Amino acid sequence: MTSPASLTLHDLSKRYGERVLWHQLSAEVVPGELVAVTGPSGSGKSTLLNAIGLLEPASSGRITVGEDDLTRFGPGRARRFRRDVLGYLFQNFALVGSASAAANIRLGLVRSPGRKVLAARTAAALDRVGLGGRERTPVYQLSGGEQQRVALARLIVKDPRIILADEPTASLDAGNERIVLDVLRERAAAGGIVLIATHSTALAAACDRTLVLTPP
Ligand SMILES: Nc1ncnc2c1ncn2[C@@H]1O[C@H](COP(=O)(O)OP(=O)(O)OP(=O)(O)O)[C@@H](O)[C@H]1O
Repeated sequence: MTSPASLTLHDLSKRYGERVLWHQLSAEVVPGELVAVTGPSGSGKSTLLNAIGLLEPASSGRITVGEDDLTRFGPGRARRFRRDVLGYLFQNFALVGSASAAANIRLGLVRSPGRKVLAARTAAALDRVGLGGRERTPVYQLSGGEQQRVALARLIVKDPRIILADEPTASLDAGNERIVLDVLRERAAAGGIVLIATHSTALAAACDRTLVLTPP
């Protein structure tokens, strides 16, 4: 992780046709913070994470990380930003089912640190999420909770500066929810910025603060 910089939303708005999701949203998230994004179903939590992740544009306003204005990035820069700076944790895990846990972790990397280092990091990350020794297991043979933890191990190995987690604990039991929260907190403590879209009041309460999306 290098050069920590704040993530700032400047008067950010999103509408689909006549429908306004969020209007002139402004917020700053500093490195080290774990922020919950909450709001009723349909308030645009996923859409906000997608806008920050440059998967779809906001309708107006700006998103900056340090000096960089993400909303002005062309496709190449957006791709590099997603590759080099961002890590995602989705409810549906976004794993390749036929590939092993270790291969899925490798897929998240921009460049390999070398075979031995990568193997050691992968082993340590799987260990951290309670899946020590499961490197070679094909993901389709893992339970939902185990798959989510492989996705978490992938984040640990990638070590992104900004993590966008969309309902990362929605289908998990209390023990696995704890692991996800603990690891995300560790990423923030290491200087990362972590945004978690969630309906879980327990998860939101465990974050440093909450950004509430209220329909206009
Ligand atoms: N491409 C699109 N075109 C039109 N409307 C869309 C599009 N994408 C999302 N929406 C609408 O925007 C609204 C916000 O969706 P979003 O998934 O961001 O909400 P959410 O707060 O994450 O909801 P939930 O808590 O139910 O997951 C929804 O009503 C959805 O139907």
